[in-house]
Amino acid sequence: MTVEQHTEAPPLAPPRAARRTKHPGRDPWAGALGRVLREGRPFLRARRGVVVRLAGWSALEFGQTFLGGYGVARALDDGFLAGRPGVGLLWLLVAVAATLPAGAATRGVFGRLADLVEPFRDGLVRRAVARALADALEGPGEASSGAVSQVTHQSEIARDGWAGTVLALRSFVFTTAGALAGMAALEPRLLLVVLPPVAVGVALFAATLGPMAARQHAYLTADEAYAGYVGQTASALRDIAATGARDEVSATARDLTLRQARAARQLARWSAVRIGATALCGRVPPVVLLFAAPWLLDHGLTGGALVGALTYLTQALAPAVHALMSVLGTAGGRLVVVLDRFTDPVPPPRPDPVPAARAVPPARSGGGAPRHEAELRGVTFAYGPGARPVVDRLDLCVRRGERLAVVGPSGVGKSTLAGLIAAVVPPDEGRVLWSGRPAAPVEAASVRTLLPQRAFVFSASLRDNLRYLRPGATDREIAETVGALGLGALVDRVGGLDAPVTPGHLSRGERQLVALGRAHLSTAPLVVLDEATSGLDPVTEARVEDALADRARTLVVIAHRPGSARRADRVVVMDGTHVVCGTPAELPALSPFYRELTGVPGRWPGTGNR
Ligand SMILES: Nc1ncnc2c1ncn2[C@@H]1O[C@H](COP(=O)(O)OP(=O)(O)OP(=O)(O)O)[C@@H](O)[C@H]1O
Repeated sequence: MTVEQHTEAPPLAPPRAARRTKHPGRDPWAGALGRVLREGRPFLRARRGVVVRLAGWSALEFGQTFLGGYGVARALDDGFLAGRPGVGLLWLLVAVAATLPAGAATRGVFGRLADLVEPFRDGLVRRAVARALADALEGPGEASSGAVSQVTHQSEIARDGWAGTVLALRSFVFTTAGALAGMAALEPRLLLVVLPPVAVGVALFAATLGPMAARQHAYLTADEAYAGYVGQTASALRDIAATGARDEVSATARDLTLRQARAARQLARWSAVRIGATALCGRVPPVVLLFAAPWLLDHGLTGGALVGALTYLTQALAPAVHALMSVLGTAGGRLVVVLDRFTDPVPPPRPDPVPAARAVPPARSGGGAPRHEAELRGVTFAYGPGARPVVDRLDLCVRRGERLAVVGPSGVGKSTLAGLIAAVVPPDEGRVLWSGRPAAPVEAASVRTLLPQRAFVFSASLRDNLRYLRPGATDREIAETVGALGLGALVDRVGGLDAPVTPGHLSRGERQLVALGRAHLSTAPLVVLDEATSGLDPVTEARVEDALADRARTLVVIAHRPGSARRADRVVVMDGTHVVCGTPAELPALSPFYRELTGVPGRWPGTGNR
């Protein structure tokens, strides 16, 4: 069997949510920050009173910092080093007393913080819910799955990020101001030594903000894509199991998890750079000060002022810088990225149920479309790792519009082959293509109909049973199917198309006729019958096959009687050692097994065809 067409599948395309870039080519930090500031300004303006009260409570931190270092310097210079321990103790008491209002200040700050944080979060949740409702109103099932992540996970990230940023920024501003004011009061030249490493560290830190935001963006996008995919597959578990798409779906989920892990690793790398910047701001200035101490002492710096400056650097500035940078680098970055998503005018689209590259368009003939409805390339399949393959490195083309019969002894693998062609059975090796593209089980209903020997009829009207694969079928189309398949007698017997059908009251052949009627009404261009006519008489079987071949254009029949093979354009013979394919005229010369089979009239003996 020749393989006439090779179409390489495009690489696995990421789900749409993961591909989304709102401003391709732009620094996401700049765009996102601008948008967040624009959105945030009216929020803060409306809460000016809260901001002022917060600043009022925070001013206590300024005094505490200022007096902390200044008190130590004076205690040494005017007290202990000057031989006046009483004065020294007094200044130390002043420094300690400055810390006393800290408890009240913290209480006041957190009280005001709640007034800024809770309305902020409520606003985000309201926005996400409103968007989800708007999406849902667009059409059933259109609600954005990202909205769930926004209402739960992302709004919490935003709230924590916002609270952390406000706390750290406020503390940094008032503590740094207190420390710098204290050093300026002790000896202005101290600032010449201390400020350069702090400035370099801040600059380096600022340089990491853009890449960090981009990595945060990638991480959240991966998180959304994963959440969306899992949400979709959770509601489609039955379909996935029924169509044998489990491996496909778990492969995609694994791919999304790996993408998430990759994004987390990149984020961690940039965090390392940020830690370096933090060290430059917080740890280097005391070291530089100690190096510069001899020069400063020669130029009038007192011993007390030196210790006071070290107190500022180690007890106030370093912790404040560290807190600010770690909060801005983590919670702040996440905040900007999450807010960017909340302010996004375009709702995050749902990830594709299967990778986009695997979407299969309805097969159409002509116009340069592939000539094969289905194709197996080097397909191997075994029921278990140690089992002998039922199908071994098989190449097979099902040409568009042809009628292909499959024959062979019982247990040789005909049903397995039908399952492989219909993508119900995933191959261990090789590929199954539909119209030149990888077969996608989740979207299979629009491409192929597979009917097994055991037909499924449910308790509903005959009309509902018939239009199961095509709910929108019109009365005229149903009437055509009834006529083409000779279902009139059955319709009359059950009391009309709208009469309720009790499956147990139908014979095996009648149930098969109902299932075949469904396949006839379906618009899928490929129909695979796995002994689906075994309960019909030969005349009805021939009529049904002809009607399906006319309607569906491509028909694969696991043959039950010699007639199916004779009517076929080509026949695949599986004899257990070889797979041979040819026209009914060619095959007697090619396959002794086929010769033997067709030499026996009626049902084929030894084939297991019941
Ligand atoms: N789920 C399964 N687990 C393990 N082995 C299986 C399974 N299904 C089928 N087999 C085995 O795989 C082989 C091929 O089975 P398959 O049903 O494809 O053959 P077949 O030609 O369609 O048989 P028949 O004509 O009797 O329906 C058989 O040996 C069968 O016992």
